[in-house]
Amino acid sequence: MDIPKELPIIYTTPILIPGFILKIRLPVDKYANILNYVQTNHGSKTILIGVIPISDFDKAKNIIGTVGLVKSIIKIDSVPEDFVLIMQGIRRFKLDMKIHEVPLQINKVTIIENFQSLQGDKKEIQELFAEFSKAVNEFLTYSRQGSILTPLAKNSLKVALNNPSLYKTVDYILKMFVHLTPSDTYTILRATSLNDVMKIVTNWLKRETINENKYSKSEKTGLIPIISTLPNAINGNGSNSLKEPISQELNQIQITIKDSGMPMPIHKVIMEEFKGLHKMSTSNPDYSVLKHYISYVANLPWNKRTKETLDLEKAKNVLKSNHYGMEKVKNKILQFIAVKILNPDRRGPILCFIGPPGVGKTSIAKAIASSLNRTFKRISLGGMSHYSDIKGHRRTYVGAMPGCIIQAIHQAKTNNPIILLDEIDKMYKGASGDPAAALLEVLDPEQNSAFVDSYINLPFDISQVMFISTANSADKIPLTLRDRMEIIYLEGYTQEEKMQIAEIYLIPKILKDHNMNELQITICKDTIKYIIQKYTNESGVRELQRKLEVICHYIAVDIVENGDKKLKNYVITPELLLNILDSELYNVKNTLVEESCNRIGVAIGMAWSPVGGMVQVIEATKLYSSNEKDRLVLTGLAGQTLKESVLIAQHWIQSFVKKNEVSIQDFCVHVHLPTGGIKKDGPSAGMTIVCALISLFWKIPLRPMIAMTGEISLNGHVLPVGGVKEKILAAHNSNIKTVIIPELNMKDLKKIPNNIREDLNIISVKHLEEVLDIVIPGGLAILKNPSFARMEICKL
Ligand SMILES: Nc1ncnc2c1ncn2[C@@H]1O[C@H](COP(=O)(O)OP(=O)(O)OP(=O)(O)O)[C@@H](O)[C@H]1O
Repeated sequence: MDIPKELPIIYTTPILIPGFILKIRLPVDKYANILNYVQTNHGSKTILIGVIPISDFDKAKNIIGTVGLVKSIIKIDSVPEDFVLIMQGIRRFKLDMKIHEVPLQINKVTIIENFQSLQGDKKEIQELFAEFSKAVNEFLTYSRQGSILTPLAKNSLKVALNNPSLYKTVDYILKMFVHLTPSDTYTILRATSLNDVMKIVTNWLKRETINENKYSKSEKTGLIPIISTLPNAINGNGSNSLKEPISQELNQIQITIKDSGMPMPIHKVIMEEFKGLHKMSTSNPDYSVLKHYISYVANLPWNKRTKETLDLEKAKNVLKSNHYGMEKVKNKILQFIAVKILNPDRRGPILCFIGPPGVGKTSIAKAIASSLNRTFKRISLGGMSHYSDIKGHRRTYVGAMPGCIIQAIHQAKTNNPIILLDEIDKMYKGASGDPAAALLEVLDPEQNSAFVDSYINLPFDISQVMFISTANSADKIPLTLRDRMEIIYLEGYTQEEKMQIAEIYLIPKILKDHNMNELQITICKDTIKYIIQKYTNESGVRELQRKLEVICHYIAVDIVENGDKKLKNYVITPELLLNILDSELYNVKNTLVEESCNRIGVAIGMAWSPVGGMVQVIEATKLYSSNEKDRLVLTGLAGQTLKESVLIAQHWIQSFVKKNEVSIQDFCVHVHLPTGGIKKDGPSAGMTIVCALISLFWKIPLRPMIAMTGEISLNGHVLPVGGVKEKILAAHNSNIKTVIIPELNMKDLKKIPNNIREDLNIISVKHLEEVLDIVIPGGLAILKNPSFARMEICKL
């Protein structure tokens, strides 16, 4: 906006600030000419008036003001002696020579340029800004308890703190500090450099923090005064002096409180407790409880923060040197760092790693902490069933303790650690409240800047903590919690990946842990492969790691006994393994699969569980029983969905039989899923059940070494299922040659390494008839042949 060099001038008590709208009430008799001027020009042109706040009775000294744009004029009938101008502050100006006083005072004015930046050398600027930031931070923390700043102003202050360039204009600062006293505002209006403004605002913040403290002190009588006067007060020199001399123990607590950096209101509460403790007899049973409480609170890291390293290159290297693969997680962290560099104020996502055991969920979280140079704390949520496990117990309970979040922060000794919420899917709702509900509060960015633990019973800011959670299965995480987190699925490793992990990461780490080196032990590739195939049955690498450790333990005894630590190189071959490890463990699965070949009523399925993929044999047999309840028997710890799959399979077979007009013989069936001690559920066994039943009814063994997975519908359509990668890896491990999967799962094949895909014959299907055509020797035509005399079927 063009501002003329000459302006009508008014002197007012309220201070108009650039960027703000102000109502100025003026007496008609004194400002009749202004009223006339505004009324005449209102609506026809832009009316600008120089508004000078009166800070001194001597008008000549009042020379700085703000150019005001008249927005409207109000005359109130009930108060005819006054009128109101609504004005918007535009720019600061300095009053120059008076041109005339009648009918209006018109002066020449010089517009004051907005301050562009702080002045002085780098060190001076840094110090100024550091002092300012400290004052703002203290004020912000304090003002949470009933600030004189509006939430909007507080927010701007936070943003501005992290973005010094925003201080380019004095207008901006003035906009934020609308609650300055008139004299403060006027001082700022007259400042000649941004440095002055910052100094004034810094002092104002400090003063205001103290003032508010005094204000609440007068409300609550008997409180100990502010920190600086505390020692005097306690030692009997101050106005609130305690009569008794202070013991050394209490003196130490008092020092801890003083150094704790806790916000003022909390400090006051704790000092009140401290005063109570001081008065209490040490033989009082409550004495040690209260003393523990006060020390605990005083030792919390109220303002202790670890300096975070935001360095993309370093983070890349740390993550790479700790873990193989896991690209999704690594990229997420690099993105987080990049975003933080651009906007330090922005909070990162709450990550949740979901995957089978031993795939590196916990250890990658640790690596993330070291890549960011943050302290790492792990909370195991498995088995937690109380609200108070997370939020703590009220101090009134015997043996009360803070919840696990505050405990972790207390141990971390910093208020911005990375906290790993391990096994978030293993909490359950107990009789005394749902821990998931408490976690909701912890993970809610709106609430966690004032998290109240029941034991501490004071707000603690956990908004700087970075939470990462892990789970084996997404289904068990309550939806509301899941909604707060960004989920990253970690899949199981292939044999080749496991070998790489063992060679590059596990073996060097284990050797280092045992103070050995690669010259002493050589574990051949074949040996690693042998361990993976014969001694482990897992998606992750934990069991593999344990077996490798056992090898080291074995060699350690030899080294110590023979004292030839440096001389010998132990070469571990597969043959040697039989001496070191127990007999091979995992032949059972292959035996089951191999035995299922050429048996009537048996089909091989592929299943998924939170611990990974596996091959699941399904057996069906005829029951010669006249008892109605034996019409369908299902065993093997099958869940509801699995039971329904069996019914769907039966019904589809019945309609298939009817459609093809083949004869039916009535009998009952028993379907069993071996490894009966493990619970099984889910719809993906539908296809396998149909094949097992068809094999039973038609008395034809299925083609050997074919494994399958797929949900079925009543009209025989094959529907997609989950966990395809894990299932196929498990099938491959069990020497399966052909795998049948739903066509809609073909997209999952890109996750499977080429060598495995090449090893297997992977067939996609859309309908059960296609499946039967593959698994039945002779194909579907055999089943549809009405003269196929051996056919029998269960009457439903
Ligand atoms: N990709 C990988 N690269 C290197 N080491 C790995 C990798 N994945 C797992 N490990 C190692 O395997 C071991 C087990 O990993 P970790 O404890 O992190 O598994 P987890 O997924 O958290 O398991 P759980 O679900 O049982 O808690 C660790 O020693 C870890 O270093």
